[in-house]
Amino acid sequence: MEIRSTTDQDLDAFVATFHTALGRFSDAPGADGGGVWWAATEMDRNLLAVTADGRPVGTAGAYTFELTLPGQVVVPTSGVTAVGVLPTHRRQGVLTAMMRHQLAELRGRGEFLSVLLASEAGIYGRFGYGPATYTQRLTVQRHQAAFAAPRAVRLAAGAPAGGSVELFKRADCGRILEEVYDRYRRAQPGALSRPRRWWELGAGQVPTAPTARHVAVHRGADGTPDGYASYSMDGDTLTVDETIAVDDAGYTDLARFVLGHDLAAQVVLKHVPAEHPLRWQLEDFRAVQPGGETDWLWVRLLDVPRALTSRGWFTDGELVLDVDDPFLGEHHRHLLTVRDGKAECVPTDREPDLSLDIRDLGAVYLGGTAPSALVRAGHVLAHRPGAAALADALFRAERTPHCLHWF
Ligand SMILES: CC(=O)SCCNC(=O)CCNC(=O)[C@H](O)C(C)(C)COP(=O)(O)OP(=O)(O)OC[C@H]1O[C@@H](n2cnc3c(N)ncnc32)[C@H](O)[C@@H]1OP(=O)(O)O
Repeated sequence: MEIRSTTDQDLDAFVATFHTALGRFSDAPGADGGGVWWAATEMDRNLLAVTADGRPVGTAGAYTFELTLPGQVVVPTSGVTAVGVLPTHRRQGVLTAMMRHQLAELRGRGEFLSVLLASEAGIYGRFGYGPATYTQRLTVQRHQAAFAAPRAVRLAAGAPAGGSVELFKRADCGRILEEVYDRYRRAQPGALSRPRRWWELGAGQVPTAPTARHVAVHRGADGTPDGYASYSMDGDTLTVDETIAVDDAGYTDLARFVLGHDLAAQVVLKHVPAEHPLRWQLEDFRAVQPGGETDWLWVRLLDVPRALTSRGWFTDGELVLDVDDPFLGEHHRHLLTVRDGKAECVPTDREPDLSLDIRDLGAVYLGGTAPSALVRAGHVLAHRPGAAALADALFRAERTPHCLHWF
């Protein structure tokens, strides 16, 4: 078996092999009313596993993205996608060979981390990926959804300047959505870029895909669009695909808008980060029912010192991390020193504070998984009292990392 790079000529074989791995047929792009998923595929970045007689049996792809790290640091990353092995060739090491090939290629591009969305949680830990962001939906019973008067307004000198909401059809506001998304994702740890071609091609899921939707666009006091909620109504349920805003005031205005929609008995807000403030904003704390919590973005570090010195930090401190990377056969001990928001990371032979697997470092890297949870789970070893609490404080981001891009 050989792992080889693909070109545009391989598109049909790549798509057919991947769909067979999923047990599906290759639908025409967009036939399900969703996005033109294949249109955004980067055939110069994909891999095919082929047998000695040239038959494709496995696929793995990569998208070229940017990822926002804690501290609003935007870095290049690869979004691993379209991973599949034919049912006839499973559990013979095809995926393992593709992952090895791909990680070497990503390092060759000079990237220090890669990301993916996992179809099943049991697949990618062995290759060094850990779940780093989480998502959930909020279901709100509209008749219970009265907003409480914000108590901080009473404490502040003056009320904040108001924004406004304007309604569009999805087909008429693609450019606005693209611009708002781009502003939002640069400030949101864990968010991925949505490259221009995704919007141009209508790739992915709504709202990059121009599926019929109403879109409430929020404008700040100066009239600049700074948030949106893309939604549709089915029976008496109003479902919001994405609510994003560059600040909390915009988000609150959009939440008020969708929760104020006549004829909706319940409003479902999809893709909301954990620790979202909405339930605190309503008179009835129990009007918001969180559900469907799941892992979303998985992170794999390829260069630990570069990864740790690239992100922003919010608490000073020092930790010795003993990091094991069994898949790549590497083991390093690093002294991480954080001062004034910046980290240094150098080799050390000091006694470690924490010993951990590379997958667990990927899980905690964006600040969405507490290191102490992995200590309590028996996966990270804390060598002294207080090490886990210090790691919790250090790795925390300025806000809960969140990714809502599907790829
Ligand atoms: C980012 C994305 O694209 S997510 C989409 C992932 N793709 C799919 O879910 C499509 C359907 N599934 C498949 O095509 C295949 O089963 C794959 C790609 C998940 C695995 O491919 P394989 O070639 O069978 O994997 P490979 O033989 O290299 O297995 C390596 C190890 O992972 C384990 N493993 C593989 N798949 C799974 C799984 N779904 N759940 C748990 N363990 C798994 C194997 O048991 C093996 O373990 P071992 O080393 O202890 O023996």
